[in-house]
Amino acid sequence: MAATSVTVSMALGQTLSVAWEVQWWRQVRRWWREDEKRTPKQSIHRNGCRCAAAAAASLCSSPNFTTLMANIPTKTKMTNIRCTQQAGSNRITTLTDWQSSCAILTVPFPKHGCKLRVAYRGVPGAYTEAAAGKAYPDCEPIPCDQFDVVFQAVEQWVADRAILPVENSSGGTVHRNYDLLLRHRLHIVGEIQMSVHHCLLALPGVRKENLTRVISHPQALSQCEHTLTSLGLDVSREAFDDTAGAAEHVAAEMLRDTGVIASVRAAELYGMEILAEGIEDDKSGNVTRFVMLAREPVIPRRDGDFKTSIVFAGEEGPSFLFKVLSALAFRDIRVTKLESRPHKGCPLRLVNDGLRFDYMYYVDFEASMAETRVQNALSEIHEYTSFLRLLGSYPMVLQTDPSSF
Ligand SMILES: O=C(O)C(=O)C[C@]1(C(=O)O)C=C[C@@H](O)C=C1
Repeated sequence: MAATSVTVSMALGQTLSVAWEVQWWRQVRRWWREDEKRTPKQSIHRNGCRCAAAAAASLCSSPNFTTLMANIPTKTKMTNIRCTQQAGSNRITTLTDWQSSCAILTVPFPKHGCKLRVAYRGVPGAYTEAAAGKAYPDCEPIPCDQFDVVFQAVEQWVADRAILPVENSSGGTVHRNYDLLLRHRLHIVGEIQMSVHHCLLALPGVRKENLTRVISHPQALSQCEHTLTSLGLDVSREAFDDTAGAAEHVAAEMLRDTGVIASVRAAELYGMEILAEGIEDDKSGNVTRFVMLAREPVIPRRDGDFKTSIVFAGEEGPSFLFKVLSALAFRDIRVTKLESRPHKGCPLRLVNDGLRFDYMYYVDFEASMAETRVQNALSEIHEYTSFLRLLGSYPMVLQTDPSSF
């Protein structure tokens, strides 16, 4: 935490004159304190056997275990750990500190080193794994079972960063991840965009005509919808958790009637054959945008190109959204994305003439929190909203040619 405190005071030093930003940093500090209280540091310490995951990992160094329970003594209590190795897998599912937090983490089988650990949703061969490698070239990608687990992995120091797909140029927004950004306290520290090229895979020897269904991640299915039909595959399409996971499943179950939409790397990893390549509908550039998350925010700079993401809710009086957006527009700040999600907890509001839906609005704009115009815009937005949170102010992607992603 020492390094973190230095970072905070640097940020405060830079911006003490700006009341709103000071408030923001205080809030960040409060969250950190809350996090410290919530998560027993002893069991999630990064180094040595005090780290629950590392302890779990060293417990599991026997190749023959399936499930192992252990009590890890920490300064304040015993941390109960259960490790389960999935049959034939090099991953372990670790139930850390299950009495208090029940965090289910899937971490790779023990590997020690000092690489940046980047949690992603899916299994090796998933596009998000490739995105992790693109964002942090020498990182150790950490596969996780669910998106919630991706967040928990970073919150509990099992990973240093998380990477999440948030939108695709043809498939649209990954809504669930927006909800999770709000539910958890991680900060957006960067974004990348990556061209996604899909393949149709099947078990070796299987032909297109043998397929009665195609399975994949819903985003991948929607990105290839028309091409599948034009390939004569008028078969049922079924959603699977992730593209590479679908390939792993078909290979493990030897499903000769099932095709999969996934990457070339997934084909190699799971021994599948590529029946068709480049099957995404939008051949001019099928691009997915990912955001990177960390426990600490980036200290925004004035120089360079930054993007800022906020989320807010308000009373929705006449022109509520107009007022908020005009606070940005009048300061010449370009809004790049606006997303609305149901206001979880109070999605409906009773007004004179009936029930209204309530929303959380997510806005990305091209400017840095370090700029006075942004701080002023957010002070103004603060007045119009009943809830406002800064999700992050981070360097933005500048590539313009989709083929270069
Ligand atoms: O299933 C995968 O391979 C993923 O990495 C997920 C995901 C997504 O959620 O959008 C990532 C990129 C592609 O757009 C398709 C699927």
